[in-house]
Amino acid sequence: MSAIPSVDLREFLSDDAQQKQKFVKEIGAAFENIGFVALSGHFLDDQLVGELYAEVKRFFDLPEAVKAQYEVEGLGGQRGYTSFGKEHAKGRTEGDLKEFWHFGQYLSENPDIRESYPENLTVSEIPKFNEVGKQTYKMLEKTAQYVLRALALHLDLEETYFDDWIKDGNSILRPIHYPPITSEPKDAVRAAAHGDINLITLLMGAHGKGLQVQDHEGNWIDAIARPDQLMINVGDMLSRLSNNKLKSTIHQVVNPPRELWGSSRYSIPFFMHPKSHMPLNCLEHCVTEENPKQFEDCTAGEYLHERLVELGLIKG
Ligand SMILES: O=C(O)CCC(=O)C(=O)O
Ligand SMILES: [Fe+2]
Repeated sequence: MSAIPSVDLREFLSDDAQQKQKFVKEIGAAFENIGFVALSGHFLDDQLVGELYAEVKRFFDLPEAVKAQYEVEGLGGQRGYTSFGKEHAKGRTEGDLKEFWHFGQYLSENPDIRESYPENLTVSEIPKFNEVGKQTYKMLEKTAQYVLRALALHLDLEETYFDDWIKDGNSILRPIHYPPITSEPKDAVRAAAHGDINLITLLMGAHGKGLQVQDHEGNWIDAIARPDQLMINVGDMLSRLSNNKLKSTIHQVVNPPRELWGSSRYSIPFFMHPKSHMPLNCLEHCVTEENPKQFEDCTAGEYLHERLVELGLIKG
């Protein structure tokens, strides 16, 4: 039995008020406690997932010199390729043992948005990579919208509270490749302990061992999803907004045992961000005598900037 609870989004999408309420209660309890759930009944179908993994592998298999063309100075890793070892967790100097790609928001006709975000980079060697990345982005964004509707109800807000903030939001789809380990990594790990920056994260690929989540006693527990499930967790932005009622849990990706050093890990998180001007000020009704205000007021854009400096992706 996994310590991470499972929920099914179809309950929330059903016309049955009781089923819907059950989903809200279960995901709310999980996010107040361990901060993670495994979610089935989402909007990704098997065919798209299969195509995405095939394209992602094709991308990371490209020669280093080709991938390097998509690592653009000045973008702070926000679009395109980030090479092996570049990102490190907050407070660490060793880089994580990973390389990754970022798909960002698709610029609509809305002129405000066009100016807010850098354009996505297009990989000319593998056109289908760009196409399936976009389709996956849209399906995960839609899944996240419904999860946030459930969380809005749990937080005693209007069901659609987050809708306007996340429409054309600054979300990122990040295919990650953790390559085979070829020499003693000393202190470096695949992904050092961290909390995610954003509102919520929807993770594809947590099907084998590797991802671990820290419980309240400080124990590391394995977070493993079934093939039809996404692993979903609370990020620091939602923790701030809810004055830590919803928990952004520290997690890590550990190196495999030596006999498995030869295999790669591929995982694909979708980091759901709102528009940059969304205030992350603690909700008034989440501040009480027993739970005094824990965070300074700031906007999502200010908070993201601060965190990207800490990760070594942009200069302060
Ligand atoms: O690779 C994984 O399973 C998790 C990655 C992760 O936690 C992250 O990129 O924030
Ligand atoms: Fe993470």
